[in-house]
Amino acid sequence: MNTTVNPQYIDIQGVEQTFKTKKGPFCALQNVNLKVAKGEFVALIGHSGCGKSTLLNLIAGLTMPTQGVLLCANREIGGPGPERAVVFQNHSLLPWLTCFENVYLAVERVFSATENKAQLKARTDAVLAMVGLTAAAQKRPGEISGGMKQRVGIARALSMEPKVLLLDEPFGALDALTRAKLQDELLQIVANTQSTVVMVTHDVDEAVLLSDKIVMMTNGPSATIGEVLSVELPRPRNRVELAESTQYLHYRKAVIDFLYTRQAHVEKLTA
Ligand SMILES: Nc1ncnc2c1ncn2[C@@H]1O[C@H](COP(=O)(O)OP(=O)(O)OP(=O)(O)O)[C@@H](O)[C@H]1O
Repeated sequence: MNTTVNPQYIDIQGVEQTFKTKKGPFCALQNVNLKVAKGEFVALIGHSGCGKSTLLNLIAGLTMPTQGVLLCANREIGGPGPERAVVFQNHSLLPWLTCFENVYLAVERVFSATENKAQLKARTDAVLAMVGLTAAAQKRPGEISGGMKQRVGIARALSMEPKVLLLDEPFGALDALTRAKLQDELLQIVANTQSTVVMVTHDVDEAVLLSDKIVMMTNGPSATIGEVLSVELPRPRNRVELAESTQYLHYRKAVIDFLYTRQAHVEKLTA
């Protein structure tokens, strides 16, 4: 991992997000400041409704902050771009297209100006192989499992060779075993591609297993970053070995303390 090149590859400065609602303005995020280094894996964790997706959408450029600025590679994020690919929980595949076609569409959008059809197809095949979906390439989303659909979504995002991978609870809807398998695959893929990743999760173990940094958010409204935990577990990480590691348990406890002790009372009030 190369974290020395640009320690503030994504740079979030004084960001506020206020939504207009029927009841008046609603401040979801306030004074959010965060730096993400190139190649770093960052998890955003916090209670439901604290603003994790709101922050991810801001990095994706899907929404604009009401105050503050977000930079990627020293350039202001002014909208969505292929260098920042998003994977949502509900995978958002086009149901009438095959897995291959779903991915090809993204490949075509990014590379058709510079590459011929054979090259675009080769790219699509390669990325489907990377997520273990070669055999299912000609199937439609309705013919494959939830875990496979999620893999197509990840393949589609990776196919654009994004500098930043933004994952919004990508495994949230999956059973525990499929989830563990995809987490391990993601670890492998990210190690191979050296991508910078920002991932929203509710899952403490997922955050500790995958991340270099865990960004813990306070409860909303006017949520902000409460604490940032650096996870210095060596890579490659093995979930079976980590289950007995005191260092792993220490990180796990730190996140649980934050979520269920320090942020708990506020949640009771808003529940
Ligand atoms: N477009 C919008 N208009 C008004 N309020 C919004 C809008 N989008 C989000 N909110 C509010 O902002 C807050 C943060 O929402 P967000 O979806 O970012 O939370 P979250 O942490 O991702 O939640 P969850 O973990 O449940 O997905 C919530 O109170 C939500 O109701």
